[in-house]
Amino acid sequence: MKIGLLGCGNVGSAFVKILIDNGDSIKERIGENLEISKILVRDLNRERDPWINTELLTTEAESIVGDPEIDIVVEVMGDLNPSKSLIEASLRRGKSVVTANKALLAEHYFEIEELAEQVGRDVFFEAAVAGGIPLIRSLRVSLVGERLSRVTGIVNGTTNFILTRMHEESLAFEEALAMAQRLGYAEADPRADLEGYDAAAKAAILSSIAFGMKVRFQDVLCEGISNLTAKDVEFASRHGFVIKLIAECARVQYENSQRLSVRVFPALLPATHPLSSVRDAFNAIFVEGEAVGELMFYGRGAGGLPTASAVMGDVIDAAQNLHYGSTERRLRRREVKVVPLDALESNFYVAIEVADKPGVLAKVATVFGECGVSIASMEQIGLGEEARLVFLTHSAKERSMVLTLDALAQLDSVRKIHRYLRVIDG
Ligand SMILES: NC(=O)C1=CN([C@@H]2O[C@H](COP(=O)(O)OP(=O)(O)OC[C@H]3O[C@@H](n4cnc5c(N)ncnc54)[C@H](O)[C@@H]3O)[C@@H](O)[C@H]2O)C=CC1
Ligand SMILES: N[C@@H](CC=O)C(=O)O
Ligand code: NA
Repeated sequence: MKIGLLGCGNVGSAFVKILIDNGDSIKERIGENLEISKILVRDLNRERDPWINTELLTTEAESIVGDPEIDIVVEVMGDLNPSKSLIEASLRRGKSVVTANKALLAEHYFEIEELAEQVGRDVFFEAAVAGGIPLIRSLRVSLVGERLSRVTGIVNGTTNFILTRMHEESLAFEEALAMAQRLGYAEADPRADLEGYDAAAKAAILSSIAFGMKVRFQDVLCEGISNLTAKDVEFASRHGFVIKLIAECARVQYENSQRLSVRVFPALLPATHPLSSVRDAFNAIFVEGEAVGELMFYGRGAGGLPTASAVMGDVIDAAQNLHYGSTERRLRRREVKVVPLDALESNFYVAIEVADKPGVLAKVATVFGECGVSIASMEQIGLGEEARLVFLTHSAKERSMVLTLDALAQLDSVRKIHRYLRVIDG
């Protein structure tokens, strides 16, 4: 089987390495020789890893998607374009496709899947969610008979790496990000990681598969970690919490109907919570089903080799399907109905800065009460003329929390409202 590789960055180069190292044993196990025949790059003269055969490099995409000898196209370039058009062109020319491109899939998966079905070829994407963790296939195949209620966890390695370093070494945000970039975890544009877009794309893909619905990137409520400060992290640590970027996909009862809640947000978790011990670029995902109960998937969610391992599994699957003239089973999906954020409930962490004067705390507490938000605890830290107040609340509606912050902003004594965070129980 001949493979055309689109992109030779972290994941592409690691894929070549795995094939060089494991090619013989793969052949022994599947009875098929896998061979990379061309590699699409942007720059022929860029320095490559020593195992890359530079004679395979080309800058002409057409020489891969138009090559009738190539059976499987592996897309590991990222971006929507030209990845989308090259994937579609490959399918139309009878090739199966393996991609790690979650940003693309979260926007265009359903049309790409439809095309694959029309032409009788596969599109596999195990690497797109939680890197090397075999999660997509578990949901698609092993758990397809389950009625799942919730899929939740940590699905972005870069932000988890940054948060781990901020908590454990008090490393500055920028320094931790630079390390994550050096280690090959971050997206080409790291804002995708920091603003939660990467996790949101993964949440859309996961919930589409887990719940049999068409969930797209724009259906996901998304908040990232770029506004988090060292003070938030310090408060969390001192009170026995860890801050994590959580992706949560759940069935929710809303006005007599079942809806989906799909969101990504930074949250304070008790240090004893199982997700709190997920460090660095590791990911962990809990899946809850009616019959199977609770499952936990844990492993390396980012990095060249773990991600390329998932790509390799998909390539082998695609190769075997081509060999036997079969394709992956197709799953039907309904349009999604998402629950409005306002209706969801949570405990909250709220940090504000106020004038340090008599009566201010009483006014602030009154606002919380009038908006229906009950305060569980409060800490005041003096800052000269001003003070930082940090509240932990009991469970309240998101809508009530927004009303509280709006009303607080009207008070003369309130200098600054930091973003609020959700708090997840143990
Ligand atoms: N790095 C990771 O841990 C993971 C990455 N992914 C996904 O895998 C894909 C690749 O990621 P990385 O290898 O980390 O990125 P990367 O930036 O290291 O590599 C991408 C390569 O593709 C090349 N490229 C981009 N557009 C091109 C074009 N039009 N023509 C020719 N070459 C082009 C770039 O020059 C670069 O060398 C992305 O979709 C990413 O989201 C998925 C899971 C984990
Ligand atoms: N940038 C992503 C890479 C894997 O999907 C991450 O950090 O998780
Ligand atoms: Na995976």
